[in-house]
Amino acid sequence: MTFTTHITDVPDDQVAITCDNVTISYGSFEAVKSVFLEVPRGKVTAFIGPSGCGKSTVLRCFNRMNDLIPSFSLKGRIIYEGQDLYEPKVDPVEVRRRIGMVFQRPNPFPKSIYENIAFGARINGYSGDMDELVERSLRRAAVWDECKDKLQESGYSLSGGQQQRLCIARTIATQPDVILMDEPCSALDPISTLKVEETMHELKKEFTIVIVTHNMQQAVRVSDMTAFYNAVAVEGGSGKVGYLVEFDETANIFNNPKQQSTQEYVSGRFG
Ligand SMILES: Nc1ncnc2c1ncn2[C@@H]1O[C@H](COP(=O)(O)OP(=O)(O)OP(=O)(O)O)[C@@H](O)[C@H]1O
Repeated sequence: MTFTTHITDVPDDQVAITCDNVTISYGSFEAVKSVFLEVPRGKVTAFIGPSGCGKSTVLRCFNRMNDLIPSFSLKGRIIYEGQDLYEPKVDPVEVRRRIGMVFQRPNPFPKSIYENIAFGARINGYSGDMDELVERSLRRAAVWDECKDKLQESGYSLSGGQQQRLCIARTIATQPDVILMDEPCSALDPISTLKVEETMHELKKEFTIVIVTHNMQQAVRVSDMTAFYNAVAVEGGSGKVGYLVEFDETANIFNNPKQQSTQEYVSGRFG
């Protein structure tokens, strides 16, 4: 099995995050191998592929979320703003402020709606008008109308879809540059899903978004670029190793992919 190179022709100043020959392991198990990828700035990039091919693993590396897993190790470089994010001098807390994350299940803090936004901003040293920041963040996440009359109520008083938009608002409030979303709609009903997707269309005017999704229609609806990952059995090994098969504009991935396995996956023949 050879792993090919997938650098696109995105001009340097339009690249948000670069994976330069990234291989990620958990202990001796190589989960995903030799990823070359340039995530374009100000666009939505979707990661698709069958279960276990390493989509979340790569996504979580972009803000050093995998650091919390003791067996995790990474070879190669992940470059953001000209900086290798895994160099020893880099502060992971600052990385996570610049590159925020929204998780699969809405996870508001056990605090009021207001404090869900204010708490992180305060910790990050925000010294401006907090009321204004709370309103602006909730508006940008398209959940202000549902929250404005109950800001002091618990975040848990909201529906699942509203909670997820509250979590998006909380992420925005720390003024990141990139927002990572790991299957953000998988726990939501179809209407809430559409609302989160609409929110993403607004957010990409200001942020770079990378989303892992199992829902191919969602990738088509929300993303500009799509990366298709797959996993193959390793000769002599026990598990499967994930790799990036193809990265291109979403329309090309779904209508005119270069690789046969991409064609088979997007047409529902496996995965
Ligand atoms: N913390 C961990 N420790 C050990 N192995 C892990 C860990 N997290 C993921 N893996 C393994 O790494 C591989 C890639 O997992 P990952 O969750 O990144 O895939 P995925 O494509 O996002 O899958 P899914 O679509 O099911 O979420 C899998 O074989 C998985 O079992």
